[in-house]
Amino acid sequence: ASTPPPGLLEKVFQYIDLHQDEFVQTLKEWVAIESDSVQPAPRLRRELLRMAGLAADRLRGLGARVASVDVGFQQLPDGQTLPIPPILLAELGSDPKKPTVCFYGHLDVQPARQEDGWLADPYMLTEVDGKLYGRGTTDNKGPVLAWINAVSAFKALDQDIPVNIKFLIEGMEEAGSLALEELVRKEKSGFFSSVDCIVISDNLWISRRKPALIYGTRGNSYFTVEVKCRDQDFHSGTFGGILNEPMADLVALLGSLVDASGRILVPGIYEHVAPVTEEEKRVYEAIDLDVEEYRNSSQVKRFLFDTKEELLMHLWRYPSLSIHGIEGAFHEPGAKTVIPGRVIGKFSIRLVPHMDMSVVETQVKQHLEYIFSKRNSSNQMTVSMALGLHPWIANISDHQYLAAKRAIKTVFGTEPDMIRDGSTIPIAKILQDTTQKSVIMLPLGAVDDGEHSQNEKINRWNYIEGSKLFAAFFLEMAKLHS
Ligand SMILES: Cn1cncc1C[C@H](NC(=O)CCN)C(=O)O
Ligand SMILES: [Zn+2]
Ligand SMILES: [Zn+2]
Repeated sequence: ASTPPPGLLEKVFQYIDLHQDEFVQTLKEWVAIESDSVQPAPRLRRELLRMAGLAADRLRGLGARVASVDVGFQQLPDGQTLPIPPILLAELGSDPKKPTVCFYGHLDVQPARQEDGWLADPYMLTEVDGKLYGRGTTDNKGPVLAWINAVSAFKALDQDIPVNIKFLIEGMEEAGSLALEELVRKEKSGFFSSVDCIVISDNLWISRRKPALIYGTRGNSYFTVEVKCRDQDFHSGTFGGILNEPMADLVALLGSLVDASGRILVPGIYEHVAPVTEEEKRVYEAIDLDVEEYRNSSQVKRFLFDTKEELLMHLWRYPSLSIHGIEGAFHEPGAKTVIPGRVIGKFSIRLVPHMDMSVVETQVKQHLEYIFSKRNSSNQMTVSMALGLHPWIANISDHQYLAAKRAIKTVFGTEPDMIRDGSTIPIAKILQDTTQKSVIMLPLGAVDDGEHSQNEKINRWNYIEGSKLFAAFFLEMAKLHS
Protein backbone atom coordinates (compact mmCIF):
# COMPACT_ATOMS: atom_id res chain seq x y z
CA ALA A 1 0.00 0.00 0.00
CA SER A 2 1.16 3.52 -0.75
CA THR A 3 1.29 6.23 1.85
CA PRO A 4 0.26 9.67 0.69
CA PRO A 5 2.18 12.62 2.16
CA PRO A 6 0.89 13.75 5.59
CA GLY A 7 -1.53 16.64 5.46
CA LEU A 8 -2.41 16.02 1.81
CA LEU A 9 -6.11 15.55 2.42
CA GLU A 10 -6.32 18.69 4.58
CA LYS A 11 -4.75 20.68 1.75
CA VAL A 12 -7.19 19.21 -0.75
CA PHE A 13 -10.17 19.99 1.52
CA GLN A 14 -8.95 23.53 2.00
CA TYR A 15 -8.55 23.95 -1.76
CA ILE A 16 -12.10 22.70 -2.32
CA ASP A 17 -13.50 25.09 0.31
CA LEU A 18 -11.61 28.06 -1.14
CA HIS A 19 -12.66 27.31 -4.71
CA GLN A 20 -16.27 26.39 -4.07
CA ASP A 21 -17.65 29.40 -5.93
CA GLU A 22 -15.78 28.30 -9.06
CA PHE A 23 -17.24 24.82 -8.68
CA VAL A 24 -20.72 26.27 -8.37
CA GLN A 25 -20.07 28.45 -11.43
CA THR A 26 -19.15 25.39 -13.53
CA LEU A 27 -22.30 23.63 -12.34
CA LYS A 28 -24.21 26.71 -13.43
CA GLU A 29 -22.69 26.50 -16.91
CA TRP A 30 -23.58 22.81 -17.18
CA VAL A 31 -27.12 23.29 -15.88
CA ALA A 32 -27.63 26.04 -18.51
CA ILE A 33 -27.49 23.38 -21.21
CA GLU A 34 -30.93 21.83 -21.78
CA SER A 35 -29.58 18.31 -22.20
CA ASP A 36 -32.99 16.63 -22.14
CA SER A 37 -32.75 13.12 -23.61
CA VAL A 38 -36.38 12.21 -22.99
CA GLN A 39 -38.13 14.44 -25.53
CA PRO A 40 -37.08 13.34 -29.00
CA ALA A 41 -36.36 16.73 -30.57
CA PRO A 42 -33.43 17.61 -32.87
CA ARG A 43 -32.82 20.86 -30.96
CA LEU A 44 -32.41 18.97 -27.69
CA ARG A 45 -30.09 16.42 -29.28
CA ARG A 46 -27.86 19.28 -30.38
CA GLU A 47 -27.80 20.42 -26.76
CA LEU A 48 -26.79 16.91 -25.69
CA LEU A 49 -23.94 16.90 -28.21
CA ARG A 50 -22.86 20.32 -26.93
CA MET A 51 -22.96 19.00 -23.35
CA ALA A 52 -20.76 16.02 -24.26
CA GLY A 53 -18.31 18.37 -25.98
CA LEU A 54 -18.12 20.65 -22.96
CA ALA A 55 -17.53 17.73 -20.58
CA ALA A 56 -14.85 16.27 -22.87
CA ASP A 57 -13.07 19.66 -22.89
CA ARG A 58 -13.25 19.84 -19.10
CA LEU A 59 -11.77 16.34 -18.77
CA ARG A 60 -9.01 17.15 -21.26
CA GLY A 61 -8.29 20.26 -19.19
CA LEU A 62 -7.55 17.93 -16.26
CA GLY A 63 -5.02 16.13 -18.41
CA ALA A 64 -7.20 13.11 -19.14
CA ARG A 65 -7.10 11.17 -22.38
CA VAL A 66 -10.67 11.35 -23.66
CA ALA A 67 -12.29 9.20 -26.29
CA SER A 68 -15.60 10.55 -27.48
CA VAL A 69 -17.20 7.39 -28.82
CA ASP A 70 -19.76 7.73 -31.55
CA VAL A 71 -22.56 5.24 -30.92
CA GLY A 72 -24.87 6.00 -33.82
CA PHE A 73 -28.52 6.87 -34.02
CA GLN A 74 -31.78 6.32 -32.23
CA GLN A 75 -34.63 4.98 -34.33
CA LEU A 76 -37.98 6.26 -33.11
CA PRO A 77 -41.29 4.42 -33.59
CA ASP A 78 -42.56 7.29 -35.77
CA GLY A 79 -39.71 6.78 -38.24
CA GLN A 80 -37.62 9.71 -36.97
CA THR A 81 -33.87 9.20 -36.62
CA LEU A 82 -31.95 11.16 -33.99
CA PRO A 83 -28.26 11.12 -33.11
CA ILE A 84 -27.24 9.56 -29.79
CA PRO A 85 -24.71 11.77 -28.01
CA PRO A 86 -21.20 10.28 -27.84
CA ILE A 87 -20.22 8.28 -24.77
CA LEU A 88 -17.06 9.58 -23.11
CA LEU A 89 -14.35 7.18 -22.01
CA ALA A 90 -11.65 9.12 -20.21
CA GLU A 91 -8.55 8.07 -18.34
CA LEU A 92 -6.11 9.88 -16.15
CA GLY A 93 -3.07 7.98 -14.96
CA SER A 94 -2.06 4.37 -15.61
CA ASP A 95 0.34 3.60 -12.79
CA PRO A 96 0.27 -0.20 -12.33
CA LYS A 97 1.00 0.27 -8.59
CA LYS A 98 -2.21 2.25 -8.06
CA PRO A 99 -5.79 1.00 -8.06
CA THR A 100 -8.01 2.23 -10.86
CA VAL A 101 -11.40 3.65 -9.98
CA CYS A 102 -13.95 4.33 -12.69
CA PHE A 103 -16.78 6.81 -12.27
CA TYR A 104 -20.03 6.30 -14.14
CA GLY A 105 -22.29 9.32 -14.59
CA HIS A 106 -24.78 10.84 -17.01
CA LEU A 107 -25.18 14.37 -18.29
CA ASP A 108 -28.66 14.13 -19.73
CA VAL A 109 -31.62 15.31 -17.68
CA GLN A 110 -35.35 14.91 -17.35
CA PRO A 111 -37.52 17.47 -19.14
CA ALA A 112 -38.35 20.67 -17.23
CA ARG A 113 -40.39 23.77 -17.97
CA GLN A 114 -40.84 26.70 -15.63
CA GLU A 115 -44.64 26.51 -16.17
CA ASP A 116 -44.66 23.06 -14.53
CA GLY A 117 -44.23 24.81 -11.20
CA TRP A 118 -40.58 25.79 -10.97
CA LEU A 119 -39.94 28.90 -8.93
CA ALA A 120 -37.23 29.98 -11.39
CA ASP A 121 -35.99 28.99 -14.85
CA PRO A 122 -34.95 25.32 -14.42
CA TYR A 123 -31.92 25.86 -16.66
CA MET A 124 -30.69 28.89 -14.73
CA LEU A 125 -28.94 27.72 -11.56
CA THR A 126 -30.46 29.71 -8.69
CA GLU A 127 -29.12 29.64 -5.15
CA VAL A 128 -31.52 30.20 -2.26
CA ASP A 129 -30.46 29.51 1.34
CA GLY A 130 -27.62 27.24 0.30
CA LYS A 131 -29.80 25.27 -2.11
CA LEU A 132 -28.69 25.21 -5.74
CA TYR A 133 -31.89 24.85 -7.77
CA GLY A 134 -31.83 23.70 -11.37
CA ARG A 135 -32.57 20.71 -13.60
CA GLY A 136 -29.73 18.19 -13.35
CA THR A 137 -28.14 19.69 -10.24
CA THR A 138 -28.51 16.44 -8.28
CA ASP A 139 -29.34 14.07 -11.20
CA ASN A 140 -26.59 13.82 -12.28
CA LYS A 141 -24.50 16.87 -13.29
CA GLY A 142 -23.62 17.84 -9.69
CA PRO A 143 -22.19 14.43 -8.73
CA VAL A 144 -20.25 14.17 -12.03
CA LEU A 145 -18.73 17.57 -11.33
CA ALA A 146 -18.00 16.66 -7.71
CA TRP A 147 -15.80 13.83 -9.01
CA ILE A 148 -14.13 16.25 -11.43
CA ASN A 149 -13.69 18.82 -8.63
CA ALA A 150 -11.94 16.22 -6.49
CA VAL A 151 -9.53 15.39 -9.30
CA SER A 152 -8.97 19.05 -10.12
CA ALA A 153 -8.01 19.84 -6.52
CA PHE A 154 -5.13 17.34 -6.64
CA LYS A 155 -4.10 18.71 -10.02
CA ALA A 156 -4.21 22.36 -8.96
CA LEU A 157 -2.12 21.58 -5.88
CA ASP A 158 0.31 19.69 -8.10
CA GLN A 159 -0.21 16.59 -5.96
CA ASP A 160 0.00 13.03 -7.16
CA ILE A 161 -3.47 11.47 -7.36
CA PRO A 162 -3.23 8.22 -5.38
CA VAL A 163 -5.45 6.30 -7.83
CA ASN A 164 -5.77 5.99 -11.59
CA ILE A 165 -9.01 7.62 -12.64
CA LYS A 166 -11.42 6.62 -15.37
CA PHE A 167 -14.67 8.21 -16.44
CA LEU A 168 -17.60 6.61 -18.23
CA ILE A 169 -19.99 9.44 -19.06
CA GLU A 170 -23.14 9.04 -21.12
CA GLY A 171 -26.00 11.25 -22.29
CA MET A 172 -28.95 8.89 -22.70
CA GLU A 173 -29.58 7.53 -19.18
CA GLU A 174 -33.03 9.05 -18.82
CA ALA A 175 -34.02 7.37 -22.09
CA GLY A 176 -32.78 3.94 -20.98
CA SER A 177 -28.99 4.20 -21.52
CA LEU A 178 -29.21 3.59 -25.27
CA ALA A 179 -26.13 1.98 -26.82
CA LEU A 180 -24.30 1.85 -23.50
CA GLU A 181 -24.60 -1.89 -22.90
CA GLU A 182 -23.10 -2.63 -26.29
CA LEU A 183 -20.16 -0.29 -25.63
CA VAL A 184 -19.54 -1.83 -22.20
CA ARG A 185 -19.39 -5.28 -23.82
CA LYS A 186 -17.03 -4.05 -26.50
CA GLU A 187 -14.71 -2.44 -23.94
CA LYS A 188 -14.71 -5.33 -21.46
CA SER A 189 -11.12 -6.26 -22.23
CA GLY A 190 -10.19 -2.75 -23.32
CA PHE A 191 -11.19 0.26 -21.24
CA PHE A 192 -12.53 -1.81 -18.33
CA SER A 193 -9.75 -4.38 -18.07
CA SER A 194 -7.61 -2.32 -15.70
CA VAL A 195 -10.53 -1.06 -13.59
CA ASP A 196 -10.71 -2.18 -9.94
CA CYS A 197 -14.06 -0.71 -9.05
CA ILE A 198 -16.85 1.34 -10.54
CA VAL A 199 -18.50 4.18 -8.63
CA ILE A 200 -22.04 5.33 -9.38
CA SER A 201 -23.40 8.43 -7.67
CA ASP A 202 -26.89 8.55 -9.15
CA ASN A 203 -29.14 8.10 -6.10
CA LEU A 204 -29.90 9.95 -2.89
CA TRP A 205 -29.39 9.55 0.85
CA ILE A 206 -32.39 8.61 2.95
CA SER A 207 -31.80 11.64 5.17
CA ARG A 208 -31.23 15.37 4.80
CA ARG A 209 -27.92 15.37 6.66
CA LYS A 210 -26.67 11.82 7.13
CA PRO A 211 -24.69 10.23 4.30
CA ALA A 212 -25.51 6.79 2.97
CA LEU A 213 -24.02 3.97 0.97
CA ILE A 214 -26.27 2.01 -1.35
CA TYR A 215 -25.78 -1.72 -1.76
CA GLY A 216 -28.81 -2.75 -3.79
CA THR A 217 -31.32 -1.51 -6.32
CA ARG A 218 -34.50 -3.20 -7.56
CA GLY A 219 -34.92 -4.19 -11.18
CA ASN A 220 -38.04 -3.77 -13.26
CA SER A 221 -40.14 -5.82 -15.66
CA TYR A 222 -42.35 -3.44 -17.60
CA PHE A 223 -45.42 -4.93 -19.30
CA THR A 224 -47.96 -3.79 -21.82
CA VAL A 225 -51.27 -5.59 -22.24
CA GLU A 226 -53.30 -4.72 -25.29
CA VAL A 227 -56.98 -5.56 -25.64
CA LYS A 228 -58.35 -5.00 -29.11
CA CYS A 229 -61.73 -5.26 -30.70
CA ARG A 230 -60.97 -3.09 -33.71
CA ASP A 231 -58.78 -0.09 -34.54
CA GLN A 232 -61.61 2.46 -34.32
CA ASP A 233 -63.72 3.67 -31.45
CA PHE A 234 -67.44 2.89 -31.09
CA HIS A 235 -70.45 4.99 -30.06
CA SER A 236 -71.92 3.54 -26.89
CA GLY A 237 -75.41 4.50 -28.08
CA THR A 238 -75.15 2.34 -31.18
CA PHE A 239 -72.92 -0.47 -29.89
CA GLY A 240 -73.29 -0.37 -26.10
CA GLY A 241 -74.91 -3.59 -24.90
CA ILE A 242 -73.79 -5.92 -27.67
CA LEU A 243 -69.99 -5.87 -27.34
CA ASN A 244 -67.26 -7.31 -25.18
CA GLU A 245 -65.78 -3.92 -24.45
CA PRO A 246 -61.97 -3.74 -24.50
CA MET A 247 -61.89 -1.36 -21.53
CA ALA A 248 -63.99 -3.73 -19.41
CA ASP A 249 -61.64 -6.59 -20.28
CA LEU A 250 -58.58 -4.48 -19.56
CA VAL A 251 -59.87 -3.12 -16.25
CA ALA A 252 -60.58 -6.69 -15.14
CA LEU A 253 -57.11 -7.77 -16.20
CA LEU A 254 -55.41 -4.88 -14.41
CA GLY A 255 -57.67 -5.44 -11.40
CA SER A 256 -56.45 -9.01 -11.12
CA LEU A 257 -52.81 -8.11 -10.56
CA VAL A 258 -52.54 -6.84 -7.02
CA ASP A 259 -54.81 -6.83 -3.94
CA ALA A 260 -55.66 -3.95 -1.60
CA SER A 261 -52.83 -4.88 0.75
CA GLY A 262 -50.25 -4.53 -2.03
CA ARG A 263 -49.76 -8.25 -2.47
CA ILE A 264 -49.08 -9.30 -6.06
CA LEU A 265 -51.68 -11.86 -7.18
CA VAL A 266 -49.70 -13.42 -10.02
CA PRO A 267 -49.27 -17.06 -8.92
CA GLY A 268 -45.72 -18.03 -8.07
CA ILE A 269 -44.31 -14.51 -8.18
CA TYR A 270 -42.90 -14.67 -4.63
CA GLU A 271 -41.35 -18.13 -5.17
CA HIS A 272 -37.79 -16.95 -5.79
CA VAL A 273 -37.72 -13.89 -3.53
CA ALA A 274 -34.74 -14.26 -1.20
CA PRO A 275 -35.91 -15.11 2.34
CA VAL A 276 -35.39 -12.49 5.06
CA THR A 277 -32.65 -13.36 7.54
CA GLU A 278 -32.41 -12.27 11.17
CA GLU A 279 -29.18 -10.48 10.38
CA GLU A 280 -30.87 -8.57 7.61
CA LYS A 281 -33.70 -7.44 9.93
CA ARG A 282 -31.18 -5.76 12.17
CA VAL A 283 -29.97 -3.73 9.19
CA TYR A 284 -33.43 -2.13 8.81
CA GLU A 285 -33.72 -1.54 12.55
CA ALA A 286 -30.46 0.41 12.49
CA ILE A 287 -31.63 2.87 9.85
CA ASP A 288 -32.52 6.30 11.00
CA LEU A 289 -35.92 7.04 9.42
CA ASP A 290 -38.70 9.06 10.96
CA VAL A 291 -41.76 7.31 9.54
CA GLU A 292 -44.18 10.04 10.60
CA GLU A 293 -42.11 12.77 9.03
CA TYR A 294 -41.62 10.73 5.88
CA ARG A 295 -45.36 10.09 5.65
CA ASN A 296 -46.27 13.72 6.25
CA SER A 297 -43.72 15.11 3.83
CA SER A 298 -45.00 12.63 1.23
CA GLN A 299 -48.55 13.94 1.86
CA VAL A 300 -49.92 10.41 2.29
CA LYS A 301 -52.59 9.67 4.89
CA ARG A 302 -51.57 6.08 5.55
CA PHE A 303 -49.01 3.74 4.02
CA LEU A 304 -49.68 0.02 3.57
CA PHE A 305 -47.31 -0.64 6.48
CA ASP A 306 -46.77 1.10 9.78
CA THR A 307 -43.33 0.17 10.95
CA LYS A 308 -40.04 1.45 9.60
CA GLU A 309 -38.78 -2.10 9.06
CA GLU A 310 -41.78 -3.19 7.01
CA LEU A 311 -41.78 -0.01 4.95
CA LEU A 312 -38.10 -0.37 4.10
CA MET A 313 -38.42 -4.04 3.26
CA HIS A 314 -41.34 -3.39 0.94
CA LEU A 315 -39.44 -0.61 -0.80
CA TRP A 316 -36.13 -2.41 -1.12
CA ARG A 317 -36.30 -6.17 -0.86
CA TYR A 318 -39.80 -7.26 -1.89
CA PRO A 319 -41.23 -6.97 -5.36
CA SER A 320 -44.03 -4.48 -6.01
CA LEU A 321 -46.51 -4.08 -8.81
CA SER A 322 -47.57 -0.65 -10.07
CA ILE A 323 -50.22 0.17 -12.65
CA HIS A 324 -49.00 3.13 -14.72
CA GLY A 325 -51.65 3.99 -17.25
CA ILE A 326 -53.87 3.09 -20.17
CA GLU A 327 -53.18 4.20 -23.72
CA GLY A 328 -56.28 4.81 -25.79
CA ALA A 329 -58.52 5.25 -22.78
CA PHE A 330 -60.69 8.34 -22.76
CA HIS A 331 -58.90 10.23 -20.00
CA GLU A 332 -59.67 13.82 -20.98
CA PRO A 333 -62.32 15.87 -19.13
CA GLY A 334 -65.86 15.89 -20.50
CA ALA A 335 -68.55 13.26 -20.99
CA LYS A 336 -67.86 11.66 -24.35
CA THR A 337 -69.94 8.48 -24.88
CA VAL A 338 -67.15 6.53 -26.49
CA ILE A 339 -66.27 2.84 -26.36
CA PRO A 340 -62.53 2.71 -27.08
CA GLY A 341 -61.87 0.06 -29.73
CA ARG A 342 -58.35 -0.78 -28.61
CA VAL A 343 -56.58 -0.04 -25.33
CA ILE A 344 -53.14 -0.75 -23.90
CA GLY A 345 -52.58 -1.12 -20.17
CA LYS A 346 -49.13 -0.54 -18.71
CA PHE A 347 -47.82 -1.94 -15.45
CA SER A 348 -44.50 -3.01 -14.06
CA ILE A 349 -43.07 -5.24 -11.39
CA ARG A 350 -40.04 -4.11 -9.41
CA LEU A 351 -37.75 -7.12 -9.18
CA VAL A 352 -35.53 -8.22 -6.31
CA PRO A 353 -32.95 -10.95 -5.77
CA HIS A 354 -33.34 -13.82 -6.74
CA MET A 355 -36.27 -13.34 -9.08
CA ASP A 356 -35.73 -14.52 -12.63
CA MET A 357 -36.95 -12.13 -15.30
CA SER A 358 -37.95 -14.79 -17.81
CA VAL A 359 -39.83 -16.72 -15.12
CA VAL A 360 -41.66 -13.53 -14.16
CA GLU A 361 -42.51 -12.92 -17.81
CA THR A 362 -44.03 -16.39 -18.16
CA GLN A 363 -45.93 -16.15 -14.85
CA VAL A 364 -47.46 -12.80 -15.80
CA LYS A 365 -48.45 -13.95 -19.28
CA GLN A 366 -50.01 -17.18 -17.97
CA HIS A 367 -51.90 -15.33 -15.28
CA LEU A 368 -53.34 -12.74 -17.68
CA GLU A 369 -54.24 -15.43 -20.22
CA TYR A 370 -56.09 -17.35 -17.51
CA ILE A 371 -58.04 -14.29 -16.32
CA PHE A 372 -58.83 -13.34 -19.90
CA SER A 373 -59.96 -16.82 -20.86
CA LYS A 374 -62.41 -16.87 -17.94
CA ARG A 375 -64.13 -13.80 -19.45
CA ASN A 376 -64.76 -15.67 -22.68
CA SER A 377 -64.26 -12.40 -24.55
CA SER A 378 -64.15 -12.17 -28.32
CA ASN A 379 -61.43 -9.52 -28.16
CA GLN A 380 -57.76 -10.09 -28.80
CA MET A 381 -55.30 -9.81 -25.93
CA THR A 382 -51.55 -9.33 -26.43
CA VAL A 383 -49.15 -9.20 -23.49
CA SER A 384 -45.52 -8.20 -23.86
CA MET A 385 -42.64 -7.38 -21.60
CA ALA A 386 -41.35 -4.07 -22.97
CA LEU A 387 -38.41 -3.66 -20.59
CA GLY A 388 -36.46 -6.10 -18.48
CA LEU A 389 -34.04 -4.49 -16.06
CA HIS A 390 -32.14 -6.58 -13.54
CA PRO A 391 -31.91 -5.89 -9.82
CA TRP A 392 -28.42 -5.22 -8.50
CA ILE A 393 -26.89 -6.16 -5.18
CA ALA A 394 -23.36 -5.48 -3.96
CA ASN A 395 -21.11 -7.48 -1.75
CA ILE A 396 -20.63 -5.00 1.08
CA SER A 397 -17.51 -6.76 2.25
CA ASP A 398 -15.79 -5.66 -0.99
CA HIS A 399 -13.09 -3.23 -0.02
CA GLN A 400 -14.50 -0.21 -1.87
CA TYR A 401 -17.30 -0.23 0.73
CA LEU A 402 -14.72 -0.09 3.50
CA ALA A 403 -12.89 2.72 1.69
CA ALA A 404 -16.16 4.63 1.23
CA LYS A 405 -17.11 4.18 4.91
CA ARG A 406 -13.72 5.51 6.01
CA ALA A 407 -13.99 8.45 3.61
CA ILE A 408 -17.46 9.29 4.96
CA LYS A 409 -16.14 9.12 8.50
CA THR A 410 -13.33 11.53 7.57
CA VAL A 411 -15.55 14.07 5.83
CA PHE A 412 -18.80 13.84 7.79
CA GLY A 413 -17.64 12.39 11.09
CA THR A 414 -20.27 9.67 11.04
CA GLU A 415 -21.00 6.14 9.86
CA PRO A 416 -23.20 6.04 6.75
CA ASP A 417 -26.71 4.64 6.59
CA MET A 418 -26.36 1.35 4.72
CA ILE A 419 -29.34 1.45 2.42
CA ARG A 420 -30.87 0.06 -0.73
CA ASP A 421 -32.88 1.89 -3.36
CA GLY A 422 -36.29 0.84 -4.60
CA SER A 423 -35.73 2.27 -8.07
CA THR A 424 -33.53 0.96 -10.84
CA ILE A 425 -30.15 1.89 -12.27
CA PRO A 426 -30.14 -0.44 -15.26
CA ILE A 427 -26.44 -0.14 -16.03
CA ALA A 428 -25.30 -1.25 -12.54
CA LYS A 429 -25.99 -4.94 -13.05
CA ILE A 430 -24.76 -4.81 -16.65
CA LEU A 431 -21.48 -3.22 -15.57
CA GLN A 432 -21.04 -5.76 -12.80
CA ASP A 433 -21.85 -8.81 -14.96
CA THR A 434 -20.10 -7.74 -18.13
CA THR A 435 -16.91 -6.33 -16.67
CA GLN A 436 -16.81 -8.59 -13.59
CA LYS A 437 -15.75 -5.53 -11.57
CA SER A 438 -17.41 -4.53 -8.33
CA VAL A 439 -19.77 -1.61 -8.34
CA ILE A 440 -20.46 0.78 -5.46
CA MET A 441 -23.17 3.40 -5.22
CA LEU A 442 -21.91 6.40 -3.34
CA PRO A 443 -24.65 9.05 -3.38
CA LEU A 444 -24.09 12.73 -2.55
CA GLY A 445 -27.60 14.18 -2.67
CA ALA A 446 -30.08 14.65 0.19
CA VAL A 447 -33.44 12.88 0.42
CA ASP A 448 -35.33 16.09 -0.46
CA ASP A 449 -33.39 16.94 -3.64
CA GLY A 450 -36.41 16.17 -5.81
CA GLU A 451 -34.80 14.30 -8.69
CA HIS A 452 -37.11 14.20 -11.74
CA SER A 453 -39.40 16.66 -9.97
CA GLN A 454 -40.02 20.39 -10.04
CA ASN A 455 -37.44 22.52 -8.23
CA GLU A 456 -34.74 19.86 -8.30
CA LYS A 457 -31.76 21.03 -6.25
CA ILE A 458 -28.51 20.02 -4.65
CA ASN A 459 -27.39 21.69 -1.46
CA ARG A 460 -24.15 23.64 -1.79
CA TRP A 461 -23.03 21.71 1.31
CA ASN A 462 -23.67 18.33 -0.34
CA TYR A 463 -21.94 19.41 -3.55
CA ILE A 464 -18.84 20.71 -1.79
CA GLU A 465 -18.56 18.07 0.95
CA GLY A 466 -19.33 15.50 -1.76
CA SER A 467 -16.32 16.73 -3.74
CA LYS A 468 -14.23 16.22 -0.59
CA LEU A 469 -15.77 12.79 -0.09
CA PHE A 470 -14.54 11.66 -3.51
CA ALA A 471 -11.04 13.02 -2.77
CA ALA A 472 -10.99 11.13 0.55
CA PHE A 473 -12.27 8.03 -1.24
CA PHE A 474 -9.31 8.12 -3.63
CA LEU A 475 -6.94 8.10 -0.66
CA GLU A 476 -8.73 5.30 1.15
CA MET A 477 -8.80 3.16 -1.98
CA ALA A 478 -5.07 3.70 -2.39
CA LYS A 479 -4.45 2.71 1.25
CA LEU A 480 -6.35 -0.54 0.81
CA HIS A 481 -4.57 -1.44 -2.41
CA SER A 482 -1.89 -4.04 -2.16
C1 LIG B 1 -36.73 3.85 -17.22
N1 LIG B 1 -37.09 2.78 -16.27
C2 LIG B 1 -38.10 1.89 -16.45
N2 LIG B 1 -38.10 1.07 -15.41
C3 LIG B 1 -37.12 1.44 -14.55
C4 LIG B 1 -36.49 2.52 -15.09
C5 LIG B 1 -35.35 3.28 -14.52
C6 LIG B 1 -35.77 4.39 -13.57
N3 LIG B 1 -34.56 4.87 -12.92
C7 LIG B 1 -34.53 5.89 -12.03
O1 LIG B 1 -35.53 6.53 -11.75
C8 LIG B 1 -33.18 6.24 -11.42
C9 LIG B 1 -33.30 6.85 -10.06
N4 LIG B 1 -32.03 7.28 -9.51
C10 LIG B 1 -36.73 3.81 -12.53
O2 LIG B 1 -36.28 3.16 -11.58
O3 LIG B 1 -37.94 3.97 -12.74
ZN1 LIG C 1 -29.74 9.79 -12.86
ZN1 LIG D 1 -32.82 10.49 -13.54
